Amino acid sequence: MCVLKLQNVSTNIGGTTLLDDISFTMDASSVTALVGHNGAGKSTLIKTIMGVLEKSEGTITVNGTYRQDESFLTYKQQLSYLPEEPLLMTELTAMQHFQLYGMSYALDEQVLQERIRRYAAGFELEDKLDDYPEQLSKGMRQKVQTICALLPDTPLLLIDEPFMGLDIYAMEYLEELIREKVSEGTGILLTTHQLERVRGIAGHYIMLQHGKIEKQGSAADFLTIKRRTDDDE
Ligand SMILES: Nc1ncnc2c1ncn2[C@@H]1O[C@H](COP(=O)(O)OP(=O)(O)OP(=O)(O)O)[C@@H](O)[C@H]1O
Repeated sequence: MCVLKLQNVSTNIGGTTLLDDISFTMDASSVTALVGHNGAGKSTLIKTIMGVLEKSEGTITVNGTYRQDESFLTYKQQLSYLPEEPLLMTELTAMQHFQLYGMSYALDEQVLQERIRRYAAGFELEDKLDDYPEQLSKGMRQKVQTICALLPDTPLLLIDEPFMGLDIYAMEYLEELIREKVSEGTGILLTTHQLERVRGIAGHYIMLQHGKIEKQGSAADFLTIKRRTDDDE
């Protein structure tokens, strides 16, 4: 099952081409890592798929049938997004953020409460649920945003720099949750600079350079080539 398909997608902002003719597909139950130097276009690609940035050309299809151009709301219901920087609302507590996500994705109340309890325990946030973002540390805000993105059961999960700002325990717990999501059928597209950390999770990689796909293929091949190149330097 194809969970994400991009065909000839380009994104221009203010006359500058940020993404140029991007095409690739992703299967359900798989993880693809988007890699590349700072400014290569990784976040721009994630935001274009999310619809935060408007593409100028091409088509994006999620879960086989949902085209971004056709029914944007139904399309959006198919994906969940973890941004690079937390986008929390100052007037809502951590718990209220979780409830908002639960409602937006029409999650069953009992399932929602069980997931909140489990994820909050795993990320050591149990005593922070009634806190507002300004009362939380940066890493705790990142954990709240991470839980929000993991609560819904969407076919596609987009994660921009999943491990940024998390302590080692939280990174390991997130890795476990990513594996769990994949085993349940979710397709995950993530951006990363931490190749070693995604070694055990990502099956495929896409390398971007100046907004274009430079290379793509199996992550095992890519990481072997990368290590060899690093050793030669
Ligand atoms: N809203 C915007 N308006 C204009 N240019 C933008 C905008 N967002 C990103 N860019 C430009 O697009 C290019 C790609 O940026 P992007 O954030 O996608 O890179 P990235 O690969 O995610 O980098 P990093 O590894 O540093 O996070 C950069 O040259 C950046 O300056």
